[in-house]
Amino acid sequence: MGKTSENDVTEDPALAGKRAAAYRAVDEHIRDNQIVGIGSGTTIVSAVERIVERVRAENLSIVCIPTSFQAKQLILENHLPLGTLDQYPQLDIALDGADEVDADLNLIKGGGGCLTQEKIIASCAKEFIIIADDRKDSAVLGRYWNKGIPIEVVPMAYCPVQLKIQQQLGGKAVLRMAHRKAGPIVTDNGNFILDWMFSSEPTPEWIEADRKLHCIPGVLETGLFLNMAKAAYFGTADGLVTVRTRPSS
Ligand SMILES: O=C[C@H](O)[C@H](O)[C@H](O)COP(=O)(O)O
Repeated sequence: MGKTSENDVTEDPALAGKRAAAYRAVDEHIRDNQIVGIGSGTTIVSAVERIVERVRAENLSIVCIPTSFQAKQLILENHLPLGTLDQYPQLDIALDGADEVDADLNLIKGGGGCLTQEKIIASCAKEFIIIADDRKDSAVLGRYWNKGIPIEVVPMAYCPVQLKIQQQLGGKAVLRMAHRKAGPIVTDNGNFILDWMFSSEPTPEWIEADRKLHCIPGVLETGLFLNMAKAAYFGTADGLVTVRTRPSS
């Protein structure tokens, strides 16, 4: 069997849409001398691909700050300058994927187990820009992404956190298990992930739900990225891109 790559179109039918969105966002937002946050997941791979092309073609001088182990590897493998928040606590822009984006550009993130470092990096950036295929463009969170809200928890607290989420917010909080390991997945920060399968009727009031989740001891961060994104780029399989900006931005 031939070797397959993560960016092989036969492996990912949404790749064309992801790539179109990523390329357009990079072309419209990446400039010389920027400090750039590099998100995690499959879509960001296309963004890095385009950044590399532009850095070479235009001799751009940028520094990339990773949001995960994967992002750091991408930066290093592509010989882009790597930086840290210690050196650059303020970023010009953060580019990242999302699992779902609602009409107000609120996001669900963390489907791939990365969310805390992503949220920190996004919070340090002047502009937080989302790239995704158009399946993720949703009126209401939860219509497309039906695997719950990812929540990063300190391992020793996962059972009480599960219980408290269910008591205080309803639904079910499920410990995310690893595919090729006996046991739970472990985040880049050494924690577990609970996927909160919220009751969708009525849809939760997200700001209040996020506030309650953050008040539970043992919760490190949630995959609800509310009022953070400035714009979202959605690509179709035909390579068309729709751009949505947050009404207030
Ligand atoms: O945990 C993963 C991150 O939040 C990703 O940015 C998110 O899951 C979107 O990933 P993808 O670009 O692979 O759809």
